[in-house]
Amino acid sequence: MTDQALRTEGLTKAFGGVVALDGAGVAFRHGQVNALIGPNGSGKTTFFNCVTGMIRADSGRTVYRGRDITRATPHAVAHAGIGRTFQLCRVFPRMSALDNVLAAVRPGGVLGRLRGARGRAEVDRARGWLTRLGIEHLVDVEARNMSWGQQKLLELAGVLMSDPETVLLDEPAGGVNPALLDRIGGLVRELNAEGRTFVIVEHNMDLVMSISDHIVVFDRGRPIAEGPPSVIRSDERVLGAYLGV
Ligand SMILES: Nc1ncnc2c1ncn2[C@@H]1O[C@H](COP(=O)(O)OP(=O)(O)OP(=O)(O)O)[C@@H](O)[C@H]1O
Repeated sequence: MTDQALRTEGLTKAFGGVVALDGAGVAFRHGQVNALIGPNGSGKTTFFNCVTGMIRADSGRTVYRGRDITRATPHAVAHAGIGRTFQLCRVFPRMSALDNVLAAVRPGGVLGRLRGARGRAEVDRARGWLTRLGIEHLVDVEARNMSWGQQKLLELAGVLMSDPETVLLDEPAGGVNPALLDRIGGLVRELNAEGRTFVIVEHNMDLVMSISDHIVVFDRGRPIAEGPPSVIRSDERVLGAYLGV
């Protein structure tokens, strides 16, 4: 039995009249690949935004590894061990892959001084992640000249520089070609085997079903089902709400 990594209780967030999260209570276990799925607009990204302190929930609680992070800033959430990527991936388009990865750990440096300000060990670590993610050949290429999938891998390399214990991925497969998709799936499983917990928001059901240990299904701002892929595949509420059958 693995222990709890991330838990929310009664998380609620409305934007004007739109209730994005409606008392969402979710628990993700440490050491697992978790997926959060659901129809468009069901509150998945808002959930990530609340959990990571990017927006403040109207009510409810978020607990990470036993610690209340409900009101923590994004910086404090990252410091607590949670890293995240974004649906519309966030990289600096005019910076090289290496500088992007370095900037992810210490943002704010002037581009020209960036590399000079870093220790050799940090540069080696950045190169190491680029290699691990299979984009070392792009080390000096500006992000804007990379494919969408390569930019996603670059963003992930930046997130991994902080050595997060838990990684939230927002649509890692969105717009990515099938070859890179396989690599992303394989990487998630590898990084998980090394001890990292994942929570993945994803619409690509083949990927979700092949890499997840546990799936939570959202509908209208709250979970309607959860379980392993074998259970979720045949859950009637899921088929009705999400798969439209
Ligand atoms: N900043 C915002 N201002 C107003 N409404 C918002 C805002 N962010 C999200 N919403 C609304 O909240 C609801 C949930 O959106 P959210 O992006 O969390 O859903 P999602 O499940 O991530 O959707 P998708 O799968 O399409 O990314 C939607 O109705 C959306 O329009």
